[in-house]
Amino acid sequence: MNWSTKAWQEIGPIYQKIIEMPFIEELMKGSLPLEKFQFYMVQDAHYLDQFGRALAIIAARTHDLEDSLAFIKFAEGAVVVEKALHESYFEGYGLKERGSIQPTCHHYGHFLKSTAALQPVEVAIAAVLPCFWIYKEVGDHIYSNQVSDNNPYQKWIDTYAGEEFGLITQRAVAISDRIALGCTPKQRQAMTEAFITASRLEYEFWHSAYTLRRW
Ligand SMILES: Cc1ncc(CN)c(N)n1
Repeated sequence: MNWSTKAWQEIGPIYQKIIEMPFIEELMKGSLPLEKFQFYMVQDAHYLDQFGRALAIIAARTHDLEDSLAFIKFAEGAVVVEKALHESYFEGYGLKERGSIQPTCHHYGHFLKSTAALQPVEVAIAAVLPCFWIYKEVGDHIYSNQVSDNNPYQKWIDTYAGEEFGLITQRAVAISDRIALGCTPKQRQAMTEAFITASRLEYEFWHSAYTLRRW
């Protein structure tokens, strides 16, 4: 079994908790209170800054030039494509102020940046993988279980359930598996632990938006 299949099995219970959480269920129905989505969007703009930087650090640290190029493109995608989604929502809601970073986003962003800078590069790659993969799976889950034709969060759903994000995710999974093949069992275990931690933080990120968790 390849590393990613096993890692995904490990986070099965976390993923199940994510798709059952009120934030995701209400996003799917379109009934998520605007205040919670706005909180999420503001925090996610901060998150994407940090995620993009973590990806750029990984790009500089990978051993293979093709992998480096892939991570440069992932970083660009996080900063340019996903931020465009935010900006369209910011405009739509008339939000001018970006708002300050709150504890869960602060913790997650710093976990990604410190892992990218200080841990072995394979661990850093595993740490950023849930940011692609969980979003892809959640996007697909929502897309195929949608009930409303008039969902105010449709653009968000279409971004993460879309083909382009699917291809990016496949690429990130394939790089992780190839790198894991060249690792020792101990190194693979460290990758899995980073993957699990980031998956837990994905849950916490949505939970903090639902509960509007501030300092
Ligand atoms: C918190 C979080 N995690 C992942 C993604 C998708 N790159 C995101 N936009 N926000």
